[in-house]
Amino acid sequence: MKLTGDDIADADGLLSSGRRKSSSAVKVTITPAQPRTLSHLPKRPPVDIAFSDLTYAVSEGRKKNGKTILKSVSGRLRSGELTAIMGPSGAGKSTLLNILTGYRTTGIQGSITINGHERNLSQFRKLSCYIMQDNQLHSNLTVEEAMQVATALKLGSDVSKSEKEELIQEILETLGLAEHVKTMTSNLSGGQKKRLSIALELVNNPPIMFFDEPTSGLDSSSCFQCISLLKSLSRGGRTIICTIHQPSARLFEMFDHLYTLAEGQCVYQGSTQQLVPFLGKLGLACPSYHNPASFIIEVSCGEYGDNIRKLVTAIRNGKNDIRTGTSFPALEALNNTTAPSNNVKLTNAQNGNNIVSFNNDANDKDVAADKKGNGIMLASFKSNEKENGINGDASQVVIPVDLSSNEKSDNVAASLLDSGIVDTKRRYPVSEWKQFWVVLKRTLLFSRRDWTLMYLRLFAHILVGFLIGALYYNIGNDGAKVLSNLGFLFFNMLFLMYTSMTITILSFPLEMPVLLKESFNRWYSLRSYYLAITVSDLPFQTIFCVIYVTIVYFMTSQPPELERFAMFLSACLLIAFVAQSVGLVVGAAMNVQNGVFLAPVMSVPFLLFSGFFVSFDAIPIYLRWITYLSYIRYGFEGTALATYSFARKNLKCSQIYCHFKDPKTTLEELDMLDKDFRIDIVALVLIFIVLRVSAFVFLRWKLRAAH
Ligand SMILES: Nc1ncnc2c1ncn2[C@@H]1O[C@H](COP(=O)(O)OP(=O)(O)OP(=O)(O)O)[C@@H](O)[C@H]1O
Repeated sequence: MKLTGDDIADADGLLSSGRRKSSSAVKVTITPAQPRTLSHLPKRPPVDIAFSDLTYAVSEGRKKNGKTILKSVSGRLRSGELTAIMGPSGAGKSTLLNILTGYRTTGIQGSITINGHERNLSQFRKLSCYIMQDNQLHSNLTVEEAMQVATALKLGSDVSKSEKEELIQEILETLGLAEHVKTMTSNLSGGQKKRLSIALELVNNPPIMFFDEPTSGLDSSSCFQCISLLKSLSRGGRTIICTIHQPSARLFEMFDHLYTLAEGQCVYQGSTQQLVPFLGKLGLACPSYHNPASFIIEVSCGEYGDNIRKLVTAIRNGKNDIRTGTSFPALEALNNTTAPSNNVKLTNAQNGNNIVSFNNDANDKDVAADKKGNGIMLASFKSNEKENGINGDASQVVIPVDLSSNEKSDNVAASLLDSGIVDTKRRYPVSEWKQFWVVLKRTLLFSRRDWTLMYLRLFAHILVGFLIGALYYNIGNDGAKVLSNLGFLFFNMLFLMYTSMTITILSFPLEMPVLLKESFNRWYSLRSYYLAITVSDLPFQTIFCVIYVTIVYFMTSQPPELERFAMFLSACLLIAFVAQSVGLVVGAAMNVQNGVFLAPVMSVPFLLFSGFFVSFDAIPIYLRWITYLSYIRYGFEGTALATYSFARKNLKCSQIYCHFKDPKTTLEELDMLDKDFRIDIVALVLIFIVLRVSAFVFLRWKLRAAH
């Protein structure tokens, strides 16, 4: 990977002005390289997150709120820092991360603030991204295609195509993926997949990035590269937060800030360097040559006695670091700024960026502003060292202010909007129509490359078509073989139903994790996605169905009339679409294992009440309602009417006596004499619509439940 620690840090233009590198910065140099400029990344504000008294409980058994997972935890996570959330297994790391990302939103007490203002989840989601443990990449795309989709969805139309291409190039080069542009994502190594996941989210330059176990499944060298990359991202002014299981000493040193949980409580928060002295002060001396990360985990697990309460109390009393507690005078002073006062000392205004750098002493309450009096103000200040008990650990904060109005900016989102950085009116960077189009093109590309979905399916339709054609060869116009012909009509329904349904049940749930990630990270709306996948498979389903029906219709010698063929085909097509919709409902509501078993089982009543096994008048009245729900009934009836109704002439008779020589006799036997073909078509269309809407509702429910 060609990457220097400052690659992204210095150059991405994110927070280029007024930022001071932390004095404790670890300079990461993997291979020497010229600092490069990610000139095409959109400008974003740096963001600090603070949370106070967060409590999260879940119900256990019949007890509501029976288990408290997080117990009044507080903390502050800063821009420009790489923060690790650590703790023993079950300590609540993932729970905290899910709450901070906004992935979990219910059952939470306490407050979360962004740059000192209450978090507006909708705005926050536009500023942040969550990179989950399993990467969740589409396997049938190349690295380049995946990046093109990300830029098309995440960058507005104000960014030209060539700028997008340059941005992709820049990001891939910086992240060491430039040599793999044509590689399928499924063929990337674990570390490369992780880097691609980051590259995809980096496209719109989110100032806050959350990572769940970014190093899981990686070897030590890839772990180092991965954390180096996160470090570089943080050096660019981003707030980088990740959960991590016991990193090696080498990795641990690379983190700026550590937040440690034990039994749902915070046992340490502060700089990584201060961990050992802090523990030492409490009589917990880290043995020589011992990894501090392992030591704090061992302490949290109770290996050195019951120290959790002692640690929690020490942290709450604020002995370790400026971040302890919710009150930090310098920061409070700045957050409460109302207007520039007389004692403003403007030290370094950079009006081009609306960014100001200044030194701030908390007691003096210095405030700075850009000369235009608007936009985001970026401050680099030195904390009051004596008051906060630390030495020379300067920090950086961003304070959104609208100094022109002489009023305190009480909503970070409003300020971001004022500065033109976040457009609060628009939920997504591109229109839903554009989202639909991009997702549709992507889905069509997958389909073309998916062997099972395309070629096997095509092959199955042709093979079964010829097999059925041979089995029922030339029976369609023979009065002696009407019962066999009805068997043929019913088999058509069965074949079209199962092939369309099972392929969707098998493939759709596999899309769910990607959908979950992309919709959470605001790539597109569920509506656009759903419409795209709904539309994308219809052409293929239509082609397969037309091929199959054409083969069997003519091989079995059904009436050679265009109208009848069209009617027959339309009933078959609708059955395939409806069955595919059943597959979508099942796929949206359950996983593959359950779906593969339950969908065929649930279809049995519809098959039984289709009118093939028992004619309608023979079905007991109290069960007859099922026939109205049976889409197979409408399909079977439709094809039977297309074949035997509409004044069809008498069939030929290959034997001495043919009971079903007159087509009316067949319809009478099936209790279909007075049935209307149009009603069957309308019923199938209605069922199709209801099922598609239901699948959408299930999906929305599932996404909400997952969040
Ligand atoms: N919905 C839930 N119902 C019941 N218990 C839950 C629920 N979610 C989490 N927990 C419990 O809360 C505790 C913390 O879970 P969490 O996944 O946050 O831990 P973790 O620190 O991330 O653990 P690990 O490192 O093993 O992933 C665990 O004991 C877990 O069993």
